[in-house]
Amino acid sequence: MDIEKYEEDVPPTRWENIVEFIMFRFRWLFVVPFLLPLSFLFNTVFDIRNRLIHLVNSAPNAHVRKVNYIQEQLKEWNENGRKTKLVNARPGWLTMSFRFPLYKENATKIATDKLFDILELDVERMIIKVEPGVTMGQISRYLIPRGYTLPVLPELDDLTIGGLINGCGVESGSFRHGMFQHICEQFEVVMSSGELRTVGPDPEAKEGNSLFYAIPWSQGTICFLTAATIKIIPCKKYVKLTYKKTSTLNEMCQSLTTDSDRFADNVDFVEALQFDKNKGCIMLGEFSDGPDTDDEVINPIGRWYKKWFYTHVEDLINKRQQSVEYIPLRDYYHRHSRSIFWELRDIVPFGNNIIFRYLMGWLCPPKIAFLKATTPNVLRKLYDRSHVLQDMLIPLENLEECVTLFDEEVEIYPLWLCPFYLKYQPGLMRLKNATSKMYVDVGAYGVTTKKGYHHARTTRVLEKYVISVNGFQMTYADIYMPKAEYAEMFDRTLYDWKRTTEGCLDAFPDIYDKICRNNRR
Ligand SMILES: Cc1cc2nc3c(=O)[nH]c(=O)nc-3n(C[C@H](O)[C@H](O)[C@H](O)COP(=O)(O)OP(=O)(O)OC[C@H]3O[C@@H](n4cnc5c(N)ncnc54)[C@H](O)[C@@H]3O)c2cc1C
Ligand SMILES: NC(=O)C1=CN([C@@H]2O[C@H](COP(=O)(O)OP(=O)(O)OC[C@H]3O[C@@H](n4cnc5c(N)ncnc54)[C@H](OP(=O)(O)O)[C@@H]3O)[C@@H](O)[C@H]2O)C=CC1
Ligand SMILES: CC(C)=CCC[C@@H](C)[C@H]1CC[C@@]2(C)C3=C(CC[C@]12C)[C@@]1(C)CC[C@H](O)C(C)(C)[C@@H]1CC3
Repeated sequence: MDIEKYEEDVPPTRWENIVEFIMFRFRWLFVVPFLLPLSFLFNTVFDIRNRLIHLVNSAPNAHVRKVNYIQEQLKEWNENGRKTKLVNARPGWLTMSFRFPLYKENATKIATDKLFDILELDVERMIIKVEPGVTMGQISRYLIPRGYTLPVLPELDDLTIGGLINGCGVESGSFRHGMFQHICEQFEVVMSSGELRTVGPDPEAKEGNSLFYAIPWSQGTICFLTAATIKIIPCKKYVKLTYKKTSTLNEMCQSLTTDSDRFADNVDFVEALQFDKNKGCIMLGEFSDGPDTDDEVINPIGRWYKKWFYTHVEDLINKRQQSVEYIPLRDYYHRHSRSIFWELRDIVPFGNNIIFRYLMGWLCPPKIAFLKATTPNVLRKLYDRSHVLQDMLIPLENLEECVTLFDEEVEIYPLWLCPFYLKYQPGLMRLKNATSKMYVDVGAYGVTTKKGYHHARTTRVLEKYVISVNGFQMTYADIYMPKAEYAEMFDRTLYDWKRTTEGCLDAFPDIYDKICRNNRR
């Protein structure tokens, strides 16, 4: 990436500043009357459609047809001399990232986007088999009423299985179960030759296991995922959530380290929010059947009239050092969906107002894809200049210096802190010192007013720091590091070997060409 180019960014004219300001402040005039009802309608129709499909059990047969179609597409591409690169057909505006992919423009688009159904639930083997387009919202709505859940269920409703496997996923169950890739048992994939394969970590599986380890984080540059078999665990109706205030950064880091004990009996979820340089809150959750006494509170935080979750947490710690609440499980999982973490405060500034919540809250949140598709270019420029979206995955022992660096460079709060257990495994995320250990995702989302902030230069400072502590940067975010540095952060050994031996080099773009800032608009 040519950083020099960004150093010369022309500052906006006064007129541009005024237009940007108006667009930013008054975006709600379009979002509230148009996007909210449209999102609600879309979600309702899609939910009814899913229930019908499940009722008639047509998904497994349709799956075979849809996979055959993908194989035919690939056969035709092979017969035509493998002239173009292959990508997934899912359009850019639907994906959970700020950018639109430019690499899809002249590529052959393979129809994995038609695969969005749940195929099988097997409670004896404790697995669920799903197509890659199935979303987290769909899975939680299906599994929880049946008494099961995914050990790691990332919170935004529209995240897909395909994206979480070929990209990555973490969530508050990750301190015990690892990342999303670590709860997967098997992948059904189609290679560029059109061959259908099932791969898993099991040495007795029909095919070799190395492909299984090469797929996570590969961004769809080795093969097309057509189904995934994922572990499930039994769940209970509520999460007993303990909110613990921390008053210094050091206290946060010490307590989070102690609390992220993956062998603890009574903790199933760990997450923290840092509200400023000093004040933070650690939330420890435990599956529960509900309150034991009448004094204990049930708080259905997912209801339309409830306060946005992160504001509720801040209010609680301003009042008390420690509190406990019982939260319905599905409300807990999607606790950050209604406010899109803290992004909705910029889009609908009065969205958390009590009158708005009671009157219109049931239409919220707007669908991220619809917001993305309708973001005007003027606003994109403003976001480019001052909006930060980064998730840095670093060893938990480095948390204090990392938060200090984020404070010096971007100063965005709340910061999302989510510990996760990183297993030593082959693949792109292979640990350099061969020892599994506790990592933490430090997520910064929002507009910064920090003096000296520059999207490229500041991100480079953060990236260099993350590499220096053997960390990883989430690839949905803007990545400015050069290819060589990418190879330092991620272990490409298995990835390159698989791409060479599986005939991927002429078929798919290189992973770096999919994630680097130049190839995303
Ligand atoms: C799972 C896997 C399978 C591979 N299979 C082959 C192969 O069949 N032929 C080939 O030429 N190269 C294969 N490679 C690539 C090659 O082993 C690596 O690119 C290179 O040797 C990495 O060396 P290392 O010392 O860094 O890895 P190591 O630290 O030696 O290995 C990393 C991890 O991969 C496992 N592993 C390494 N090699 C294999 C293997 N052959 N089969 C199963 N597990 C293995 C190890 O047990 C360890 O868990 C495989 C790599 C992996 C990770
Ligand atoms: N809590 C969390 O962990 C969160 C994670 N995220 C990030 O968001 C992303 C997921 O968003 P989502 O919109 O679901 O996914 P995307 O459509 O953005 O897909 C992400 C990558 O996976 C590839 N991919 C998707 N499906 C398949 C498939 N069936 N076969 C092969 N490759 C595939 C895509 O390839 P192609 O480029 O060809 O389309 C793309 O490179 C992840 O990268 C994740 O890290 C975001 C928010 C929260
Ligand atoms: C690992 C974790 C928890 C990651 C959370 C990432 C979210 C906060 C990101 C993913 C998609 C994301 C980049 C997005 C946006 C905000 C931050 C999001 C939701 C928004 C809604 C900001 C406003 C923009 O105009 C636009 C609509 C384009 C984007 C869309 C994607």
